[in-house]
Amino acid sequence: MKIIGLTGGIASGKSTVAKKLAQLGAYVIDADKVAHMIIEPYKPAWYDIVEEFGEEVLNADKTVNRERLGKIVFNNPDLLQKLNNITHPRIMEFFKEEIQRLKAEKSDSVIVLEVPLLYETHMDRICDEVWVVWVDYETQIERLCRRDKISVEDAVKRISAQMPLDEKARRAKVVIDNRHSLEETMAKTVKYFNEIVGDP
Ligand SMILES: CC(C)(COP(=O)(O)OP(=O)(O)OC[C@H]1O[C@@H](n2cnc3c(N)ncnc32)[C@H](O)[C@@H]1O)[C@@H](O)C(=O)NCCC(=O)NCCS
Ligand SMILES: Nc1ncnc2c1ncn2[C@@H]1O[C@H](COP(=O)(O)OP(=O)(O)OP(=O)(O)O)[C@@H](O)[C@H]1O
Repeated sequence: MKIIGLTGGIASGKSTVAKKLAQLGAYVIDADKVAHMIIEPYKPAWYDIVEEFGEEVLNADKTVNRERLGKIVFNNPDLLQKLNNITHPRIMEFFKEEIQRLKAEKSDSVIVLEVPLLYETHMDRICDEVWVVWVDYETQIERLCRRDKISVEDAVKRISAQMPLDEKARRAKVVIDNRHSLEETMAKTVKYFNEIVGDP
């Protein structure tokens, strides 16, 4: 069983690469989905969020209004830290349990941990190797604004909440340059996947 940590910057293309890796047979665990799951109504992190941020961050059905919470935390580093303190230990716990479960099953698949904050949360330490999906700053801003329909100013704030993407690329074993066409990125992904599968 090999564990790849797949990271990058916001909107650099992690999910795009992860989707391809899943098609190739990898078992992908997406930290964003885990983060959404652990804050479902009446779970421990949900109570902590309501206590810290108040009922104003809830929708009528009691789910967390992530858009509203995002606006609050990405405009205030102290509040972002508070949200991280609530969510990160629980996300980490989920990942560790999943990995234990897969190890016990003696799964021989490649496990991909898709984690935007892999280095920031030191989850790289539980990976056999780290892949970074990289784009230049201008492309990142442009794709983020287009995908999330946000202003350049908000995109800059979100990008600034993470370790610089160039620094992540410097630390990684594999860097997938996603500046060009999807076809090129898919071809690179297949190449690196075949290398890791062929590698005993
Ligand atoms: C702030 C929240 C409510 C915004 O929700 P929303 O649905 O709008 O965004 P989503 O969760 O899909 O995240 C989109 C991207 O934002 C970036 N991002 C998310 N959380 C953080 C964070 N704490 N710090 C820096 N960047 C972040 C990531 O690149 C992520 O891929 C949500 O992201 C959240 O609960 N974040 C805290 C948990 C976390 O750190 N998640 C990232 C996985 S480790
Ligand atoms: N090579 C590419 N060419 C053009 N558009 C792309 C390319 N790769 C990804 N995109 C688009 O850029 C946006 C960001 O990609 P994606 O959602 O995969 O990023 P991400 O790193 O998973 O983001 P997040 O950190 O927010 O989860 C998406 O709208 C996606 O369709």
